[in-house]
Amino acid sequence: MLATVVAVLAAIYFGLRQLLWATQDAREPPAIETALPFISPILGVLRWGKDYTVQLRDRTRAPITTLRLPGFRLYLINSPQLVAAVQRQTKLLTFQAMQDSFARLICELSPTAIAAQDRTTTTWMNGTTQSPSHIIYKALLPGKHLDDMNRVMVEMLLQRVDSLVGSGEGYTGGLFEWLKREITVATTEGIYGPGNPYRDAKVRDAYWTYDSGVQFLCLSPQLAVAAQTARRFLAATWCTYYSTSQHLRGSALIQQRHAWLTSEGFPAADIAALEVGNGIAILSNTVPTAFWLVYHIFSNPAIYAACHAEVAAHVVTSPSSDPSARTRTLDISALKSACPLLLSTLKEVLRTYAVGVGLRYVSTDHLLGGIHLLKQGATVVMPTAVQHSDPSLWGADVAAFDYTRFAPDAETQKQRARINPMAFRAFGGGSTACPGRHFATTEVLVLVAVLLMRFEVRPAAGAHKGSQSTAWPVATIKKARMTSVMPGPDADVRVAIAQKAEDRGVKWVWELSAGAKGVVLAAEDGDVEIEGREGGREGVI
Ligand code: HEM
Repeated sequence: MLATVVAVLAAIYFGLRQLLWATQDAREPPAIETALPFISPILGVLRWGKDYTVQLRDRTRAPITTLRLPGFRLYLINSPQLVAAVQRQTKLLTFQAMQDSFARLICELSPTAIAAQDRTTTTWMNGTTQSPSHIIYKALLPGKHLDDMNRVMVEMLLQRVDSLVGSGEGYTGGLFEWLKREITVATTEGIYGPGNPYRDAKVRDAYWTYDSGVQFLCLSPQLAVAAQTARRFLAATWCTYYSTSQHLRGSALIQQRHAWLTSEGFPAADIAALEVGNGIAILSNTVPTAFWLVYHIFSNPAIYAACHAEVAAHVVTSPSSDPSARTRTLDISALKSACPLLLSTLKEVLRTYAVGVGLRYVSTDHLLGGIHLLKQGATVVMPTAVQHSDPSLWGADVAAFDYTRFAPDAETQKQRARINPMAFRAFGGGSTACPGRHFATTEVLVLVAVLLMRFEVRPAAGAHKGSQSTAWPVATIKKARMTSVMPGPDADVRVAIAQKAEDRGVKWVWELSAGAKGVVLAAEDGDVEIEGREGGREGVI
């Protein structure tokens, strides 16, 4: 009996090996040898999650490899030069097709909407127009529309934080929970305007239930019951929002998005369904980014002192001996243009925690860099963590959290080391680099600046789960989901946020200069033109 089982297993093993090598073209990137061909990669993803691609990079040390799964071939890119080569091929290696498929998995679209998606993507692939994403999201690029959104978002954020002062008691509870609530409300107010459905706690709760079930919706929608229920409730909410024309009171972004989808024949119910999925882009990464920035600044006295000094240097205080008549003014644009250590801490947070993967669908056979054959139907995978953990790109201290890494040298004021722009991928890159990066970073920086200037943020009793310690706990991301781009902490951290004594009675004015230049957050924000790009520029970080 045992001999039969062993013989069957051996036959399966050799059969799978044979199949793999018979279907692997010698010009394709080398296939990664795994214990059980096709099967081990599935087990590897399940067991190691976000760390799996880093382990494979360390094992192979190849610039690009092929990972074979049942019915799929993934090309894993490790070299930044090949990341750049992939990004130059905006149509042959397309992100739009991946996005369309993802939207179908998580938004439950009708056949009419799927046909409209196919038609608009094909028109772009075969023509000279901008991609659907570029048309829909251009209001997020630096300019008047973004300024308008920023103003509404910042105003709401300040109002929400001010309520801590109004209540006189501050806040004690989970830091992540608090940020989730405040950032959700402020972000969505900037986008959706006064009819913003996320003002309602029921809508916020439903969104976060949906968000936490996205990976199950992708794997098995029938089993993702809670996420499906939340999704349907949210879709109905968005139907009401649009049918009562609330979007006409919202940002240019939401108006342009609605107008384009309507003009392309997307039914009203599908536009509402797509708005549910849109929450993932606009909310899911900003909240964890804010969490890690607050956590690192407030738990480390050196980082706190450096960032506090930088922000304080830009606050103008009106002269008055009476504290209740004192006004402090801060131009928010200084946070991006004149606080290099604060900005560097933000980028280091993004470098340390970003675990997303840049995906591209191979729409036709292509020789990448003239060497590596990428076969039609395969998926190109560019894991952020692979680039962000490479010592040859970042130096021997790659694993350390160095808040000065992206700032100029304190003495010489020169950039410490030239960082390969392809190495920093928290916002993706190429023509699909996150269009929301300027909006998100403004929000996170303003939030942190307000906390730095006006509040104490301390760990509260119970900051460590199950302990009464009031020291900052070590927060981790071991449980990060496969679909995460910026994961939140495995366990929330209990904090007490209280107004500083010196802030009592002070009136604050937060100014936002119009047309403030976007800061360099991705390779696209520099000044060297990339050949074949649909706009955007490449430069140093
Ligand atoms: C810190 C917060 C954020 C992070 C880390 C982040 C990160 C990313 C990443 C990694 C991508 C994929 C890019 C690629 O593969 O090339 C992406 C795409 C995208 N993000 Fe963000 N994002 C953030 C906030 C936002 C916000 C606030 C918005 C909207 C207001 C937004 C809108 C989008 C959209 C629409 C796309 C798809 C782009 C396309 O279709 O070409 N993101 N983001």
